[in-house]
Amino acid sequence: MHEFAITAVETLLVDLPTIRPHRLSMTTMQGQTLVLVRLRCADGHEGLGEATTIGGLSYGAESPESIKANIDTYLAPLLVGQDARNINAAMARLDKAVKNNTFAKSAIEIALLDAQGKRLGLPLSELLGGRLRDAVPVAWTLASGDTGRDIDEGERMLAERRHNIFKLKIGANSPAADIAHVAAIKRAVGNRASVRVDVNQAWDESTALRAIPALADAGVDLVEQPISRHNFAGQVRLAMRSPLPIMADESIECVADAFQLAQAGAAPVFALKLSKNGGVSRVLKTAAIAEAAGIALYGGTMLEGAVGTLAAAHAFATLSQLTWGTELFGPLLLTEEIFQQPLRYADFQLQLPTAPGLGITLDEERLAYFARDLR
Ligand SMILES: O=C(O)C[C@H]1C=CC(=O)O1
Ligand SMILES: [Mn+2]
Repeated sequence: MHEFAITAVETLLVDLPTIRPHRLSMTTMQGQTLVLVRLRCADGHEGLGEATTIGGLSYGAESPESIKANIDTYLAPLLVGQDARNINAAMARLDKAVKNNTFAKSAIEIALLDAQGKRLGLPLSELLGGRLRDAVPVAWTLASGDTGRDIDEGERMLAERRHNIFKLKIGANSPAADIAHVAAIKRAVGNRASVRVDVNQAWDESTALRAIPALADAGVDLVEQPISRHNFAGQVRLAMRSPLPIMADESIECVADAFQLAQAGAAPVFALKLSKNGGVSRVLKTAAIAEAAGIALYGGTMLEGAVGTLAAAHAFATLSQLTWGTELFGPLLLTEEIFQQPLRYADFQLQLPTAPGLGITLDEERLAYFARDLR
C-alpha cells in the first residue's frame, strides 16, 4: 500500500448525558450522541472527525445511526487505499459515488484535515490559509423550558464571563407565551447581553409576521429560521417586511441552497454549519457567497462535541467577517469529557488551540467507557 494511504476509517457512536434537557421546537434532547470518525493513515497519523446531529431524525435527514452505517458501508471502502494527503481528490471520489449525506462527508473531511495538519505540523486554521482571530465569541442557548431557570442560567453565564449572547429556543409554545418568555429574559439581562431567538421553522408566515414586531419591541436582536425552509417565497417576503434581521439556518442544506437564498435576498444573515454544507471547504464556499452578497455571518453548531466544535472554530477563524459571532458551545452542554484537553472558554470566547490539526487528543479510557459498541 502507498506510503500515505488511508488504511482504516472507524466510526463510533458516543452517548453522553447533557447538563439538563435542551428544549427545541421539534424535540427535547435528554442527552447527545456524538458521531466520531477515526481515520488512520499508513504514515502513522490519525485524523479525528465528527458528524453529530440533534435529536435523532427530528432535525435533519441523517441520524447518528444512518451516518455511521453510511460511512461504514459506502464511504470507508472508497477511502481505504487512497492518498490521505489529497483531500480534494478523496472528497471528489466520495461525491462521485454518494449523493447528499453532507454530515457523513463533513466528518470524513474534518478527519482528513486533522491528519494533514498533524502531518505538516500546522493547526487546521493555518492549513486553511491562516487565522484572522485567535478566539471567537460564543453564544449560549437558554432552553431549559422554564423562564425562571433560564434567567438564573443566564445570570450565571454573565457572572462567570462565559457568555453575553443568549439564543432562546422558541416555537414549541404559543407565540403569546413565547413572546412573554423572551421579554422576561430580556428584561432581566437588559443591555448586558444580546438576546436572539431560534424558532426552528415552527411558525407559518402569518404567525411570523405578527410575532416578530413584538419580539423587536421586547429587545430581541435577531430571529433565526422562523418559518419552513420549504416556504422559499415566504422567506423572501419576511426578510423584506421584518423589523428584525432574519438568519437562515435550516434553509441551508448545501452550498447551492446558500446561493439561491443569497440571489433571492431571503435572509440578511447566514448560520454556517460544516455538516449541513458537507465539510470545511464547502462551508467556506457558502461563506464566500454570503460575503459577495453582503450577507452577515454567524458560526453555527449542531451541538457537536470538541472535534466538530474545533473544526468549526478553525474554519470560522479564517473568515474576514463574523458579525454575529458563533454558538460553538456544544462541549459545554455535555457532562462528560472524552478528550485529554478541555476546550478553553473564557471572556465570552472560545480560544483556538495552536497544536497541529484540530489540536485535540482522545482520552482512550474515557472513550472506551462511553462509546456505544465498546462499552
Ligand atoms: O441552531 C439550531 O437550530 C441548533 C442548535 C444550535 C444551538 C442550539 O442550542 O441548538
Ligand atoms: Mn438554528
